[in-house]
Amino acid sequence: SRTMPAEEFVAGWISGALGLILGHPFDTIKVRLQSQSKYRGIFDCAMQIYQHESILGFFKGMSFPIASIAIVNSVLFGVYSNVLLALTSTTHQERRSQPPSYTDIFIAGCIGGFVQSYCLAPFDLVKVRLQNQTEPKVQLGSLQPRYRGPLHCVSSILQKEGPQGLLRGSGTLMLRDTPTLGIYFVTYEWLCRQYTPKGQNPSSATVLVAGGCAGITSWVTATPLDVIKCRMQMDGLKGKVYHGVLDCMVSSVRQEGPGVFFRGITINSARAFPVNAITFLSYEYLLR
Ligand SMILES: CN(C)C(=N)NCCC[C@H](N)C(=O)O
Repeated sequence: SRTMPAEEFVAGWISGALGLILGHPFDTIKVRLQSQSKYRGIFDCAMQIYQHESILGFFKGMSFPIASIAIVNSVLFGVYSNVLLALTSTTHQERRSQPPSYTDIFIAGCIGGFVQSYCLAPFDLVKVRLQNQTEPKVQLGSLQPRYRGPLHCVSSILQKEGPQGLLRGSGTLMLRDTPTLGIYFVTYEWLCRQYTPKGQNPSSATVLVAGGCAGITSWVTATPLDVIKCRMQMDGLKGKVYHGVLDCMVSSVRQEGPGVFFRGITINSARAFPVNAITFLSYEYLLR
């Protein structure tokens, strides 16, 4: 029997880290737009961050995702590839000549998405909490940010909300990622096959476009629950406001209308193309 190929995990790590650095400023703007109502839009948000927090403001909360992207992306690609191996008995190399069915790809993607979401949850929580701190990093006087950095954020959450506090929003994250990761991999494979002669490896251009489109398609479908996840993660701060995902959805729509579900969809898509194009290109390249 084949062992779980380690190179898939390493490929997932390196490719995820490259993509993340490229996309983090977009992600910070998205998180602000989704959980704070004081910005008039993407450009206004970007200008306010730059003016009040300097260029570093765009990279707040990035240290944990860089560390975690190693685990999260390698779990995602590793689990995906190994579930496909279990379903179709073909390794990554053999799949070009014996392409798996889209059903198998969707199932493998959903399982990969489910598993990686629980690895991602604590890191994503810390990222969102740090990204939402609008005080300038070097602030004299009283207006000190609540968290001095990722580790202080973790210890503060553990003290105030207990260990389960680190899993705040993880249920919503799982609901967001499980179906959308199935869509992610199906879109990627479908587009690769459209532009690649049967049995051959896709060209770099095909991988970039297919990966970018897979990123956009999955993030467009993920945005509604992305907004709710972000609000559930910020919930623990000013006392409990929401009593679960449904309550959060209902009260968000009541207060801000159904448009609230599409907060950040533009920036999510703009960010998702390059990030996931790079992710898939380096993943394919490293595996070859
Ligand atoms: C829609 N979702 C949640 C995804 N497509 N997730 C998998 C790719 C995530 C990638 N590191 C990124 O930041 O876009």
